[in-house]
Amino acid sequence: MTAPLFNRMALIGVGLIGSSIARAARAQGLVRSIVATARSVETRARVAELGIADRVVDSNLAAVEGADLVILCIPVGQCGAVAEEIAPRLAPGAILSDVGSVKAAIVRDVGPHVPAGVHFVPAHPVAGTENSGPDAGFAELFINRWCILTPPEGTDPGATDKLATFWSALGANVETMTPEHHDLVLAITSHLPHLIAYTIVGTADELEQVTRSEVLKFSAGGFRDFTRIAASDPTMWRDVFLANKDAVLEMLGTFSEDLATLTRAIRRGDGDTLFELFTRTRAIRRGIVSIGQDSDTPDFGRPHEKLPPLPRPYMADGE
Ligand SMILES: NC(=O)C1=CN([C@@H]2O[C@H](COP(=O)(O)OP(=O)(O)OC[C@H]3O[C@@H](n4cnc5c(N)ncnc54)[C@H](O)[C@@H]3O)[C@@H](O)[C@H]2O)C=CC1
Ligand SMILES: O=C(O)C(=O)Cc1ccc(O)cc1
Repeated sequence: MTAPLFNRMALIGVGLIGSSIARAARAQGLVRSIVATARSVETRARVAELGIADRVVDSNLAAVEGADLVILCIPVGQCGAVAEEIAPRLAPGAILSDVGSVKAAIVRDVGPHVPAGVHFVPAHPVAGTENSGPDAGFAELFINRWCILTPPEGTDPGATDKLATFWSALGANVETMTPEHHDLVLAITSHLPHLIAYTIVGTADELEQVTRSEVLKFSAGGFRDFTRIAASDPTMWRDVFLANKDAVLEMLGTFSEDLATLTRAIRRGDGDTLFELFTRTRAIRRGIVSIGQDSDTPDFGRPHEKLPPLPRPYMADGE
């Protein structure tokens, strides 16, 4: 039997992502023990009841003591302050990571607080749902999804490799890139789609000629998909847009120009322009489906998917 990859994993925040990591790491025997923090009495009680951590505490500082893997699973806007809070107790040699949907702001806000001898390897599992909290998580969440690592220049490659092994064992495909490139890619593939969903659902809600009950009653297909995304956590997404301001504004500029072109085509009755675009976008969707990234509803629980056999033999430090 292989030894766990890490002795003690501390999860700061145990919502959708933190609880999914806990469940999957447990199922795979990747960590010897799990300490989780939750701020409210209710969440601590619920996490204890779910049995997804060995210990649930209210202090981030106490949680990281003796941990060789610490993962911040909290909104992006909280990461800097929490890094400052836990820094004095981070163990030498530990890996400090996160799961934030934005990366340059995390490097900027967390980086300065990381003590010498602690390896800071930011990460973003590109997997999730519109749900929040410890009950929303599931062990299969990361299977066949990407996890992007954005190690700052000078990071120990051994630490990056070890975290990559961890995410692979959770079922993810791991890729490494700069934080800035990550933020640009995610601005168009994830952040802008969420902004559009929030906008369209808000617009429908404010219509005067069409009642809210009609919107709900006739929300087949397209609109219904937007309502799922627009139900995503307000705190998390407020932080994403504030933290990835520049990349989102850049993509929004291009998007607005393209929307203006379509508006003009509709006004002028220019069917060719519409048809050409819709043909191109259909091919893009079919390309995504053919490479297996076609799960329309990520909250499906994926009962048919199993955690992968462990990718390669691994040993905890010093074993
Ligand atoms: N929801 C999603 O689909 C995805 C989210 N992410 C990222 O994961 C992170 C966490 O998101 P979720 O798990 O969805 O959120 P969540 O709302 O389910 O869980 C976050 C937890 O962090 C706790 N928390 C907040 N501030 C804290 C603090 N200062 N100290 C300790 N705990 C604190 C909250 O009480 C909550 O229980 C975010 O940075 C988000 O950008 C990444 C991929 C997908
Ligand atoms: O629920 C959805 O459709 C998502 O897009 C989930 C998601 C949300 C945020 C991320 O950073 C990554 C994935």
